[in-house]
Amino acid sequence: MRPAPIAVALDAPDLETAAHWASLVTPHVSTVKVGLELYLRYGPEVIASIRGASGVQVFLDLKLHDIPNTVAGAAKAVARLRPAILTVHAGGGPAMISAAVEALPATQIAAVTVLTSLSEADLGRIGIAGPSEDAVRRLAVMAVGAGAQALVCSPREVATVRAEVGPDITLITPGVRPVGAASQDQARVATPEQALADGADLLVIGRPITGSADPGATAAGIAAALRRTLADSGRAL
Ligand SMILES: O=c1ccn([C@@H]2O[C@H](COP(=O)(O)O)[C@@H](O)[C@H]2O)c(=O)[nH]1
Repeated sequence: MRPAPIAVALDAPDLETAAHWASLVTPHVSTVKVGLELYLRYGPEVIASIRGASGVQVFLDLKLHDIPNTVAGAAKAVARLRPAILTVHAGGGPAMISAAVEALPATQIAAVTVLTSLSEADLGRIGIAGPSEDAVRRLAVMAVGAGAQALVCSPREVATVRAEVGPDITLITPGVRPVGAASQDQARVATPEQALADGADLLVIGRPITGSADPGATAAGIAAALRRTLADSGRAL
């Protein structure tokens, strides 16, 4: 059975915990995600440790956001880590996104549109014209035009983005919460089943899995629910 299109966010305080989570979930999921917490604590070598503990593809979520020359240099600096996916902020603009894409040809560059933790009110406070769906759509179109092969958006906007960018762009959705799970600091959320049905290719799920009593069983349960969703719509993993 193929693993489910889930990237488990390994936002752990230490490498042992992250590697343990990775070993529990990777029979069931396609991807593990290393973000700022682990990367800044342990440096680039954390990628090899996690890859060794998991054997699945590694998503490096550094959300680069700087001038094009600096982002190109940073992207080249992580090339030896061979991440399957690397994030940059779409808000860095088209030249910055193109610089990352050119610097790292063997990695999918995913442009983060509007962070899933931002509410409609937050968007106004930081001066982004909303509603969030419009802002996400604008940033998505710009990022794809600049060469991004993947986009990060919330599951609330994924259907709109899919309609806008077509089938060939990988759509990645954090802000995923199974029924009954707390939103925590996420503002724009939906269930895994809804995200997949609306067109997401890869669901980022962290605390609902890693904070559960049995991360392996929780990941397996969400993977089974996604398989049912796909079967109901005549698709398969
Ligand atoms: O817009 C974004 C972009 C990235 N993230 C990252 O996804 C995970 C979500 O973790 P949960 O525990 O499931 O909330 C986390 O690593 C974020 O850095 C995001 O949430 N939103």
